[in-house]
Amino acid sequence: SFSMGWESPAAAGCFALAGSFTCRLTADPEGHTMLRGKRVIVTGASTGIGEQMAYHLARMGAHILVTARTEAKLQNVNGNLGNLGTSPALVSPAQPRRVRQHCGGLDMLILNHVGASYFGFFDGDVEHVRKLLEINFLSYVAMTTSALPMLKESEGSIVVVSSMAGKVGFPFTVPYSATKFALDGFFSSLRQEFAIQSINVSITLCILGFIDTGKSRVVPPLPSIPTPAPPPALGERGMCTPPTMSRWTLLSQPPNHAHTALRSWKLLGAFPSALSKSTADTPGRPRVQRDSLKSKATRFIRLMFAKSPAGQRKVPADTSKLVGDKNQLRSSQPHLQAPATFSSPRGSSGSCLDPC
Ligand SMILES: NC(=O)C1=CN([C@@H]2O[C@H](COP(=O)(O)OP(=O)(O)OC[C@H]3O[C@@H](n4cnc5c(N)ncnc54)[C@H](OP(=O)(O)O)[C@@H]3O)[C@@H](O)[C@H]2O)C=CC1
Ligand SMILES: CC(C)CCC[C@@H](C)[C@H]1CC[C@H]2[C@@H]3C(=O)C=C4C[C@@H](O)CC[C@]4(C)[C@H]3CC[C@]12C
Repeated sequence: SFSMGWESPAAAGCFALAGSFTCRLTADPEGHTMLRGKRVIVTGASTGIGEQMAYHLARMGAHILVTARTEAKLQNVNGNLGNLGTSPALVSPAQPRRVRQHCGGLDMLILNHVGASYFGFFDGDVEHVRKLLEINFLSYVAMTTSALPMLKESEGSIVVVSSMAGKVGFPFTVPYSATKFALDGFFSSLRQEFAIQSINVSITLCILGFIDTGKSRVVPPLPSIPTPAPPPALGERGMCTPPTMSRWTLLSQPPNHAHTALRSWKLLGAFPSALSKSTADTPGRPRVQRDSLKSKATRFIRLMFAKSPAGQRKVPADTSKLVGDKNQLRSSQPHLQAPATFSSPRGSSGSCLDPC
């Protein structure tokens, strides 16, 4: 059988595996010599980006081992790899032991596979998120762990294919995005540990934008988005109005509430950098009461995230009091003044009338 385990409890650890191990001897048309003769695994290489990476690697003279679930597709890829000058060979099972037996080791692990997800509002399906984490995240962890002894020996590389949706929150890809963020957390931290331990295995996280892979890879039409008027209470009280989603806002994200909270915090003098300024012994500038401001900021942030049963944020009864405090702060500390409009870190702008 072509299905086998990667000594991993993860569902996606079950891969069909095909490989080609014969080094290509012809000249490298693209002038890359770095990967010549290197032993590379590409996961999810039966279609899309993984498949194309395999062809590039073959042209660069690497020994490639491709994995996916569908044997027929892998056979097809293997055939194409053969046409590129590599000798296709099938390997089973895909356990590190077998990889070592076949190739004597491993130089590069390219983790690329992803499970299918949907493009639309989060539908509350927790099982789907769990399954997607298994496929897109936990199997990456398992494969990395299994391959690490070989990669340490070869001082090789781990390549993790991620997405802009793994760096920034976009709407309509909630489960997928969560799995990609998880990869960043795991691999960026692991990279730091490797540095501390002088483990010479590189980790590269690839942040890709949308790529039309030719099949049905066109971004589906966006779900229709209701654009309710902001609850009047929010506007009147001077809170940030909720973002009005429309097609173009996919490209210019409105500031989210976390940013709002952070800005409020800073303005209230509780953010450490602001604090160090505001508590400095500047002649003519009153000292800010560190603790009381900090506790107010904390309370304010808690209120901002408090939800009413209807799912709307509650407007804190004492917002005006907090605004009052801020005004006080303003007059005494001009360097802490907030602009009425601001840019979010991602370059979009939004208006914010109140404690931000
Ligand atoms: N296309 C895009 O616009 C973007 C893609 N990316 C990233 O690029 C990478 C490749 O994406 P793309 O080429 O579009 O993806 P595809 O859907 O075309 O390919 C996914 C691959 O993963 C394999 N796969 C799916 N489920 C499993 C599983 N449970 N276990 C093992 N293999 C599995 C598939 O083969 P099979 O079904 O036979 O198992 C296939 O080979 C992904 O990491 C994706 O997140 C990032 C940004 C944008
Ligand atoms: C500079 C920015 C404004 C660019 C925005 C790019 C946005 C729109 C891009 C960046 C990453 C892209 C998603 C992705 O990584 C992978 C998949 C999985 C596939 O099955 C369906 C499409 C989907 C969800 C892509 C949808 C479009 C995304 C969100």
